[in-house]
Amino acid sequence: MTASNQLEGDPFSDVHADSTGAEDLRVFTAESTLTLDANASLTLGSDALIIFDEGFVKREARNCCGILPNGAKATRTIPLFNILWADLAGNEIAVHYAQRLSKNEIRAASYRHSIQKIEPQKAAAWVSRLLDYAYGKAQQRKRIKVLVNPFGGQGKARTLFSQEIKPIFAAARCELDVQETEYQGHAVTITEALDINKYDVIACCSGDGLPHEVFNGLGKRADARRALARLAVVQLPCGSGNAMSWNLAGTDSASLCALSVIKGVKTPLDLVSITQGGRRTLSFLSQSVGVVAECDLGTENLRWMGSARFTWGFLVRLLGQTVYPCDLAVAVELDDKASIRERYCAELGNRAPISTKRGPFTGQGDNKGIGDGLPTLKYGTVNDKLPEGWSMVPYDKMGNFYAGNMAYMAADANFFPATLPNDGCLDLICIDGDIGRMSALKTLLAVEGGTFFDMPHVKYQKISGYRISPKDQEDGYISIDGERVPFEPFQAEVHRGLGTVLSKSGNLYEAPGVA
Ligand SMILES: Nc1ncnc2c1ncn2[C@@H]1O[C@H](COP(=O)(O)OP(=O)(O)OP(=O)(O)O)[C@@H](O)[C@H]1O
Repeated sequence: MTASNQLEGDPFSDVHADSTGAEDLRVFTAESTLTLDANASLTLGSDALIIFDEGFVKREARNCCGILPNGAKATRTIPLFNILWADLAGNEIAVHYAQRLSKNEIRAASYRHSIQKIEPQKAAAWVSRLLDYAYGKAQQRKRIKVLVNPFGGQGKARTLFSQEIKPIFAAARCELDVQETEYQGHAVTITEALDINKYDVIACCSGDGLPHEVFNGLGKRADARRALARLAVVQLPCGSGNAMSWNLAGTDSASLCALSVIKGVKTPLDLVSITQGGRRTLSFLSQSVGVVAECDLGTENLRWMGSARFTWGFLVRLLGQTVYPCDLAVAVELDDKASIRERYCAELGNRAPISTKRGPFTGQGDNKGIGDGLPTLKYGTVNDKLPEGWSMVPYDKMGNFYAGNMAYMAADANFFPATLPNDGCLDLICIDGDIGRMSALKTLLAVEGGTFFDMPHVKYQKISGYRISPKDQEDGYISIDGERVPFEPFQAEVHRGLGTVLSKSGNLYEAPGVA
């Protein structure tokens, strides 16, 4: 099936991710080695490229005034994950790779050698094999629409893009179309009108704000479901909140995330419809009411504290035993931690094709004008009568209502360790506001320590929808993906695998889970 056939057919099929993975092909044979001359060869191992070149020793010797340093070696290995591209030009073979400069930084580098002594066909076949090994299920030469928010974080997005991200994309021969966002909401306008056949990826050089806008821009289109399935949305961390990068790449280093995008495999992502007033929006990360929302949005005056601002706000409210009364109805899918753990473990080795990780979506064009291309809301909107089987239960002592679609909410804040990208569920945490002060303190520390999930007073459920209605408060904070929305009732409904991202594993977040 050609790429264009694929576009006309099932929008949820993906030739790259559903094909046999190259790891199956990584068998060591005679063809694994390309002998360049008497002093140099390239060998494909199961997870690394091994370069043997006597020239390395000679070069090091020259650098050391002719005295051979201890440990000077003629062999170097490059992990296959770090191979960006390889080609033959003129009489040379060039292998481009990501070279580690420090724990948090890589840069594009190249190894070159003459191929005058070997048959060009043999060299070409070996290069093609190297690229198959190096990319596995990941698509090669992705076409990327890059959106740069020049005001994200501390205003460093432009520099990070040109110095750390672009050189890696260029070395991997990605096709780039770069655009800066000019105002708040610009990413919605851009993606709503984008020619989706021209790109494979939308990469946001920003915080979590731009990916939120991109999902919503795609969601506003008449062909929303197709656009959300075709285009992978990724973040290149340039903002103050970079949760998406922590979850999908395990880092907030811009250069390492660029490599993760190049090697990332298409992964369906659950998206959540939020209806509030007459609006329908999409959420990809989290929704919070109570202490987390207030710490996130209500501590602007403490910005000087940096990331400690959140911890400080959290502590003040927990110790003050602040409560945020509300009425709540929830569609619970899994209610006990043992079953939740079981579901997580079952996903560990799941290599099923991505076409099985979406929907089923019921119809479209039936949404009363809001989000016509999106799936129909099976639970209706916040303005409809409650779905059958739901009832609004009063929670007068609610301290923290926190629903997560990804694991990390920030660096070291793995609030939702059992979340999965496409299990069709949000993970919900509810904590009473009047728990003892010592217990509150331990709760906060347990998030960083990775023991939060098992704490007895932490109620953790998997849910497919909910309605929440704050009460007895004149005003307050509701956060959807870190953005403030009106302090009014809202309803949420999960759509399994409606969106698409690129991930390293293809089925899990890069956070310690609950296995
Ligand atoms: N040129 C621009 N001028 C002003 N705002 C913009 C511009 N481009 C994007 N924005 C807005 O900036 C907001 C924040 O974006 P982003 O998430 O990239 O940064 P951040 O630093 O993580 O966010 P925050 O300011 O919430 O901490 C988004 O709402 C986005 O619409």
